[in-house]
Amino acid sequence: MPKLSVKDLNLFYGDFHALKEIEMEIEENKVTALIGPSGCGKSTFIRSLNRMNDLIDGVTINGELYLEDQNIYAPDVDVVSLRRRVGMVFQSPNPFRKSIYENVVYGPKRCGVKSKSKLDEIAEKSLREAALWDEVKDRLQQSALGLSGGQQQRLCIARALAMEPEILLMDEPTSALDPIATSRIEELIEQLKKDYTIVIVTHSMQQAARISDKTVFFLMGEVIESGDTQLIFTSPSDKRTEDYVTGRFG
Ligand SMILES: Nc1ncnc2c1ncn2[C@@H]1O[C@H](COP(=O)(O)OP(=O)(O)OP(=O)(O)O)[C@@H](O)[C@H]1O
Repeated sequence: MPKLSVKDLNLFYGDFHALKEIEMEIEENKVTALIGPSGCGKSTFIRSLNRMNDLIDGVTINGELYLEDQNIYAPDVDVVSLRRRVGMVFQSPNPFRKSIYENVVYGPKRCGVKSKSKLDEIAEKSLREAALWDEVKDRLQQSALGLSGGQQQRLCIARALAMEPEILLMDEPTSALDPIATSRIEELIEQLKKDYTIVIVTHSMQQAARISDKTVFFLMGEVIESGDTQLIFTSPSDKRTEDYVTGRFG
């Protein structure tokens, strides 16, 4: 069974039809890259996977989106527990103005974890998983804002992992980072997919080709083509996909 299945999903901002009849299956423990030119709906789509668009005024969504066998747009769904299962990391690192430690344990604390030893355990496990532990273990009580951009982004990944999600959504997680910090995040994504299902929006064709198993090409709110990354990049079946991945687009 796919981890996520999207069936005839449509999204409108007011009258503007931003996502059109999207059909997609996202496999467990794989990295799925969403690519396409600016404004084609990638961010809108990734936000719809944990109902972040619910927070925007004037949005109408119809269709079905299953997380395993649960339609996450069904009326009785608890959005807070959905977002616990489907975590998110944003484009620019956005740690809280708190210590490194407090950033990581923020979510678990809000969910009622009180035991100091349990919180310590969550902090260490999450920072290790985010490949940040060795760099910060001696300064957990220092401000997160003193970290480099790349470290801050790994901290945001640790903060998301602390909630033990099943799926990690990443909207252009390296666009604000230099090449070295970018490659560390890419290596991390490679490791994380053993335990998590990852969906990533990227503007970089090279990044999509390097790190993803599956690629979905969006254009003007539609999915034009999706499949194995290797295939999408070497022998796409749609001319528009070919133009985009070879850089001839627009
Ligand atoms: N809050 C909003 N209200 C109205 N229109 C919006 C809103 N957010 C996005 N849009 C529109 O929806 C379309 C898709 O935007 P979206 O940000 O999803 O595209 P994108 O592919 O992620 O673009 P980029 O690569 O530039 O981030 C665009 O035409 C955008 O202007």
